[in-house]
Amino acid sequence: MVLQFFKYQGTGNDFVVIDNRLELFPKNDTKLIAKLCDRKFGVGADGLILLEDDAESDFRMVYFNADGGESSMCGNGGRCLVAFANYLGVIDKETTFNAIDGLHYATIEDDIVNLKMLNVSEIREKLMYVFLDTGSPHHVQLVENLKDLNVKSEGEKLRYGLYGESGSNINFVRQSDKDSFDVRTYERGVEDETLSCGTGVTAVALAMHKQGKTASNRVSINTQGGVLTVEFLQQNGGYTDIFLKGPAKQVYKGEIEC
Ligand SMILES: N[C@H](CCC[C@H](N)C(=O)O)C(=O)O
Repeated sequence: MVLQFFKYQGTGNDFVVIDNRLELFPKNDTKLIAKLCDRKFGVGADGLILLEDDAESDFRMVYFNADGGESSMCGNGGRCLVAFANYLGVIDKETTFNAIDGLHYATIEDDIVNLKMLNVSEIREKLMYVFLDTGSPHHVQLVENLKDLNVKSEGEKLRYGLYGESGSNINFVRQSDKDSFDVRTYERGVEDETLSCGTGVTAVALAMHKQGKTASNRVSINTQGGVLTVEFLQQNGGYTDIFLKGPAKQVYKGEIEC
């Protein structure tokens, strides 16, 4: 079968994106998805995203990590899929779409996508880190020397050591200004550092606000792949109206025999 695909990236978090409205893609073929994401034997990506029709919204997002397994919500992937839906003419400048964690509102202006994330009510503050779920599970930890940290090995230890087989994404953070933070993320399901993680960046912004590291409800996050902005409202201990904003770009399109 010849498969048409598009390559998108959102601040360096990159994805194979497929228009699956005809439902022809073999979603259960974990090996195929892992091969498509393989950076030597396939197209290469942190994940694979399907755009499908949806009865109650403009489209449905189905997300798979690079290991081929269907995963929880992907913030950068959601932003890229909004850009893809706009490119296909499925939407114009705003949309509501369905994902594994529910309905998401988003707007697109040129290459900038502003994605509404689901509300966060539970934030677990521990001595050395914060844990919360922003559509995917995230461990958030301030570190001294972020630049020289071996994110893969330190992230792996926590991902398996603290969180067992189901795991968590691991975010290492350094405060760079009163309303901005540098973040490096070890991503579950990629099992390596990625240049950016949208639900991770969202988790960092909320965790840093909860811990009183910033008083602003508009936080700028510097990732290895670019800058993302997170805005939110704090209401009775939880967070609502959470928006993840940043660039989402089509890199190329192609065909692959599979
Ligand atoms: N690897 C994550 C899903 C993708 C998250 C990330 N790519 C994002 O932008 O949110 C997990 O298994 O929880």
